[in-house]
Amino acid sequence: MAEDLIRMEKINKFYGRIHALRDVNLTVRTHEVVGLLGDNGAGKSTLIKVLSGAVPLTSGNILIKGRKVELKSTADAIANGIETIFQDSALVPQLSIARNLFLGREPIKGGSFLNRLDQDAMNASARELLKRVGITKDIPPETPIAALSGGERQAVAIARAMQFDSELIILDEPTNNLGVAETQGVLRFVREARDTGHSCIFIAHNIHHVFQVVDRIIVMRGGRVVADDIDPKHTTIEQVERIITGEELLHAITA
Ligand SMILES: Nc1ncnc2c1ncn2[C@@H]1O[C@H](COP(=O)(O)OP(=O)(O)OP(=O)(O)O)[C@@H](O)[C@H]1O
Repeated sequence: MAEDLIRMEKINKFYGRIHALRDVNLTVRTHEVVGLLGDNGAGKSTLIKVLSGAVPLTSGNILIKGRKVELKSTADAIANGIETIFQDSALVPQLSIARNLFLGREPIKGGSFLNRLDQDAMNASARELLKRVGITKDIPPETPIAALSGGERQAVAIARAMQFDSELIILDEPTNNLGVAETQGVLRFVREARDTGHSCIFIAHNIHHVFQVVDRIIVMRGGRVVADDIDPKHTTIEQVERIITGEELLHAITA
C-alpha cells in the first residue's frame, strides 16, 4: 500500500470574515493522481494555495511524509517538493523553453570569476525533458514560450515540475481553454508524471477530464471536503455531479 506523501489536518482558512476552509483533511499518497472537484467557491483554489505556500493557513497542520512543515512561501513549498502549476502558469512568454524550464535554478558554468549560464547544458536537458513529457514534434529548446500552443505551454510547465523531481505536482485547471488533442496531451503528461514516481493533484471543472486520469476523487463543497475516496472506476460522472451539487451524499462527510 502506498504511503502518505501529504497530510493536511484540520485546515481552516479565514479571509477576513469569510470562512473559506472548514476543518479540511486531505491526504495524497505516493504515486497517486488525485482529482479535486467542487463548484465555484467550494474552496479548491484556497486549499491548493495553502499547500503551495501562496496563502497562509489560519489553523491546522501540514505533514510531508509524516514530518510537520510550515509553508510560508511558494519557495518553502518548492523546497519541500511541492510544485504548483497555476492556471495562469508562471512561465515567461518572452524567454525560451529551455530558460523557462530552469528559471531561477539555471546551471552555471565557468568557475568563480566567469559565472554564466550553461546554455548548452540547458538546451540538452530541455530536449530530453520535452521528449519525456511526450512532445515528439521537433520544437527547438530555443523557441520562446510565446510561440507555443496552450497545450505545449502546459507540457513545459509539467516538464519543469518533473525536472526538479517535485514529489507533488499540483495542476490547477490545466485543461482550461485547450482543444481536444491538446487536452489529451496534458492528460498523457499527467500519467507520465505518475508513472515516473510523482504524485499529482488535478483540479478541473471538466469531470470527464478528471475521470480519464485520476486514481481517486475528492469533492469539496462550502469549504469542506464532503467526499474523499471516490473511485472513478466504480462511480459514474452523474453521481459525482450530484455530490458536487449536494443532491447526493454517497460518502461519509470527512470534515
Ligand atoms: N483573496 C480572497 N479574499 C477574500 N475571499 C476570498 C479570496 N479568495 C477566495 N475567497 C473566497 O473564499 C471562498 C473559496 O474560494 P476559492 O477560490 O478557494 O474556491 P474555488 O473552489 O477555487 O472556486 P473556483 O472554482 O471558482 O475557482 C469563496 O467564498 C471566495 O469568494
